[in-house]
Amino acid sequence: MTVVQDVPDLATLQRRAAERAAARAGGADRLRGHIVCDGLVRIFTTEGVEVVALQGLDLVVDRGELLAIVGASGSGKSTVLNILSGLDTPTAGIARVAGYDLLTMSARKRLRYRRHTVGFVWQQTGRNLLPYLSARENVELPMRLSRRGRAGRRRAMELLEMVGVGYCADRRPGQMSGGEQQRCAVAVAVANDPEVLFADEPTGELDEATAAEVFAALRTINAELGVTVVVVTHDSQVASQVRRTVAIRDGRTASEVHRTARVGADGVEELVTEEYAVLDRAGRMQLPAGFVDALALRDRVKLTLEPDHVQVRSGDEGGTR
Ligand SMILES: Nc1ncnc2c1ncn2[C@@H]1O[C@H](COP(=O)(O)OP(=O)(O)OP(=O)(O)O)[C@@H](O)[C@H]1O
Repeated sequence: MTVVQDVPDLATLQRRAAERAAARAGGADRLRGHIVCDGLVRIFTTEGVEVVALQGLDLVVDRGELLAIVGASGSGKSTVLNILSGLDTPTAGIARVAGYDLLTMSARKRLRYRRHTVGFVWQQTGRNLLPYLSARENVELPMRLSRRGRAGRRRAMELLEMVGVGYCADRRPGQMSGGEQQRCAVAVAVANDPEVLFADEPTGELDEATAAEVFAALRTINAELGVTVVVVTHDSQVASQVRRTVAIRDGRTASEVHRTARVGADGVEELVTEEYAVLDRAGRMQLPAGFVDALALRDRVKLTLEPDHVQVRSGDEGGTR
């Protein structure tokens, strides 16, 4: 069964998320840099072979943002998420979430961080919920562990309603569809009121329509609770579901897509999509693959500094482009 809700548009949800996040943080001026990665490096060593999974990744996410990280398989998405959620430790660089320094924090602090500061939704539905508990009991469990008692029961129902699966409260995961289970998992992940919610391919096992419902649940949670949400996915179509999408290529931030609400000449509000390349501190950037292909750019390019922009031309002397 699918519950059709009267869902506010993306721009309204963005505004609401920013207001709630500002209320949580104690002022709009405290929204900046809830998550900061600067020159983040992660090198794995297996049997003497080194794999550089992240090679100087830069990323800033403001409090109350809903951000998607996209990239091909092996680009380093899960590695970033594992570091940010406190499951893995970076080799070098800066990684800070909600004031916690993820490189230097003690084991005790890490445990507290994982229990109270961040929530997590995994791709495999079976990993998010206990099969022998009902949806409501699953949401209640983390609150019971932090001794919330009756208030916890009420909040569990509120959260299930918020993500649109209130009608599943008494069902066990086996009696729910994959999409319903993932929406329930979102409710479980925010039960203890974390500051940040991380989701690793939360819609990886779902069809397009069901995936859109799970994204709607993430947007609602972001807007209503002011929680910062970071979703990792290989699905680049996700850009239409969120305000900002960051693309990772070879362990580095390659480009960003922003969707912003603007009032057009006719007075009607519209969402405008813009793509940006990311410039690192050394001035390096990656041209989007589509641009490189369109002009058959290779080996070296000719740069010309103009008063308000930089021109990039083929370095091929005989080339006319
Ligand atoms: N524990 C590990 N030991 C050795 N190499 C690893 C380890 N974890 C990841 N890697 C390597 O690091 C690189 C990035 O992996 P990561 O899992 O972060 O990519 P991903 O973008 O999440 O890919 P996918 O979408 O397939 O999950 C890959 O080359 C991978 O083989």
